[in-house]
Amino acid sequence: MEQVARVMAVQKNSFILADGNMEFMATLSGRFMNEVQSSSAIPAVGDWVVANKLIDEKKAIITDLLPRKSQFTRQAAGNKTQAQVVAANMDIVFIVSSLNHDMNVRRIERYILAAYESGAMPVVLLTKSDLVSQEEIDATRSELEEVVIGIPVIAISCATSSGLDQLAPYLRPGKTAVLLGSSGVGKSTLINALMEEEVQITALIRDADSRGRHTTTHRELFLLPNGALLMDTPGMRELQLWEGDSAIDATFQDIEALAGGCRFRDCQHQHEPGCSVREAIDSGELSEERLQSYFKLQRELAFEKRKQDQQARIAEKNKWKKITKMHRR
Ligand SMILES: Nc1nc2c(ncn2[C@@H]2O[C@H](COP(=O)(O)OP(=O)(O)OP(=O)(O)O)[C@@H](O)[C@H]2O)c(=O)[nH]1
Ligand SMILES: [Zn+2]
Repeated sequence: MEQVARVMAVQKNSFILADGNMEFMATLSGRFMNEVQSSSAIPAVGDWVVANKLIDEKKAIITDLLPRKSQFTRQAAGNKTQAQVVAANMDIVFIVSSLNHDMNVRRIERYILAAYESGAMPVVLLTKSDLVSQEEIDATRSELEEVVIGIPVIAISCATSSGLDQLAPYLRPGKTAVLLGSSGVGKSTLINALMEEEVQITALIRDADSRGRHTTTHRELFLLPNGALLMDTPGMRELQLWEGDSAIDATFQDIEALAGGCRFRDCQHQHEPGCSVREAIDSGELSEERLQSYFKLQRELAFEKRKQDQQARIAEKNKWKKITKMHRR
């Protein structure tokens, strides 16, 4: 029986799928065998897939991958230019940072860029508000001001439940949110707090040797009591930039807007006369650090793009080699 199901977790070649309240194990059909294990054509957590469940079989077979509306990719290990998807179909990206440690504004800026790049909406969560004073929260907020243009910033505490109610607009039934943040900022604690109690899913997951044992398997996509989904994938911790000129525009709206006022259209904002960006730096409206991270990201993206272009050229060359060979035969 063919059905559409959501990937809840991935473990090597084994997938945990959910269809409504029913969970089951699945493996990939032969159709995926030509794909490199690390390519974006392989299903990831959050993906919608078509699975074939045979009545007598313990496992389902994944026969197709449905198009993604958003995705987080990282560069696959060993292959510098191939993108591997680590999370798919998220609506919201929670960028999580804890209030009791020095905040890295530049890192949050990068997370925001990655979120826009993925196609999802970023929301910044400042955790452990119970450990700091209101003044400290306000100070952190103003430190962030420059990088969170148009992005909600919510202070929460899982110890006191303070602020958790403000997450409601982003955790709606059927919507998927993903947690992005360094180790120890409180991601697992937040999931536990939102789960309230263990959600009872009719889970019948059996080992390959199946003696009908119920085994608890780790989840990466959690179904909250209200029907929203929350994702916490290990792959999200190794994120790198992939592509995204438009993401840069969205993240650095302030600089892009200033650049519109530069005298020269191709102004590099270095020493050109009539440069609005430099003027904003001089007046203190824009910080030098923010401009430098804008330059840095642009350089990285340019580098990434050159690498991909080169890869594409090689692929094109190989394709023509093959075609010529076929013609000779
Ligand atoms: N006081 C306080 N402590 C918290 C809060 N949230 C989390 N913690 C503590 O912070 C520590 C780290 O929390 P985790 O939830 O494990 O952090 P994580 O982001 O999941 O970390 P990794 O799994 O390593 O990525 C734990 O000791 C938590 O008890 C909070 O709101 N207030
Ligand atoms: Zn300029």
